[in-house]
Amino acid sequence: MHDPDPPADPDDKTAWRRLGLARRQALSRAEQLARRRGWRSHGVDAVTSSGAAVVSLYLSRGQEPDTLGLAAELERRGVAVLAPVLTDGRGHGVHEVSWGRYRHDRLREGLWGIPEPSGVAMAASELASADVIICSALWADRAGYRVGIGGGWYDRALLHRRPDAPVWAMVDTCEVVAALPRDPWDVAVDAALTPCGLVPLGPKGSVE
Ligand SMILES: Nc1nc2c(c(=O)[nH]1)N(C=O)[C@@H](CNc1ccc(C(=O)N[C@@H](CCC(=O)O)C(=O)O)cc1)CN2
Ligand SMILES: Nc1ncnc2c1ncn2[C@@H]1O[C@H](COP(=O)(O)OP(=O)(O)OP(=O)(O)O)[C@@H](O)[C@H]1O
Repeated sequence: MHDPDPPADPDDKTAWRRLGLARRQALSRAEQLARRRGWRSHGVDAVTSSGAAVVSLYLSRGQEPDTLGLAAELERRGVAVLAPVLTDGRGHGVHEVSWGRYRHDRLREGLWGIPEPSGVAMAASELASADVIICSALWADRAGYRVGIGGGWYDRALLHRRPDAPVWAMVDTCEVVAALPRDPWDVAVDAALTPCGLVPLGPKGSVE
């Protein structure tokens, strides 16, 4: 696979973040739609084949890989969906990682335009009930390391996953690169969920 040119300083997470956001912003409407269709159909297939009864995913905004169609379809199929809750419901941010049960007709706008469940908020430890975890990322590398939006939310959240629950980062195929900068707190994911399907990363990924 041909990697996109890395930032001038490939050890700088912020530069990777800026590059990733700019590349997503530059996508045409047609490219976005094509990717969205792929993510949705492969997302449903991957979750269904995993046999998961409970799935945790982020609720996308703007140019992020779209999870809203996937969440609605999983709900329709009887899969329980957990999504991040960033506010207390009165517009104030919550500091601890917290989760809500996704229902397509019970959403509110949380922080920074991110939709969130409006029902009862659950503690970070609730992630242990998830059989599959789909997290946000701007980039993922072959070893499973990711660069996200930069709050460290998922690095904190993933400490509560069950060790047997696979973690998938939702990115485009061209957002899976050879190597990204790593910090001591970074938690590696098991696969990239791309519009072309699951790409195993880390020890289970193919060695190139
Ligand atoms: N849709 C979505 N939900 C998510 C994430 C995500 O990346 N996308 N997160 C992934 O971890 C967690 C939330 N973390 C986030 C951290 C920062 C920003 C953000 O937009 N920050 C603003 C600046 C905020 C400020 O003014 O302080 C920005 O980057 O412009 C968004 C989500 C959980 N939920
Ligand atoms: N387990 C943790 N406990 C406390 N702080 C943490 C933890 N993990 C990460 N952080 C903090 O979060 C900040 C951002 O981390 P990083 O740059 O790796 O974000 P990211 O993984 O790209 O973003 P995100 O997880 O929000 O998508 C760092 O400054 C770090 O100190």
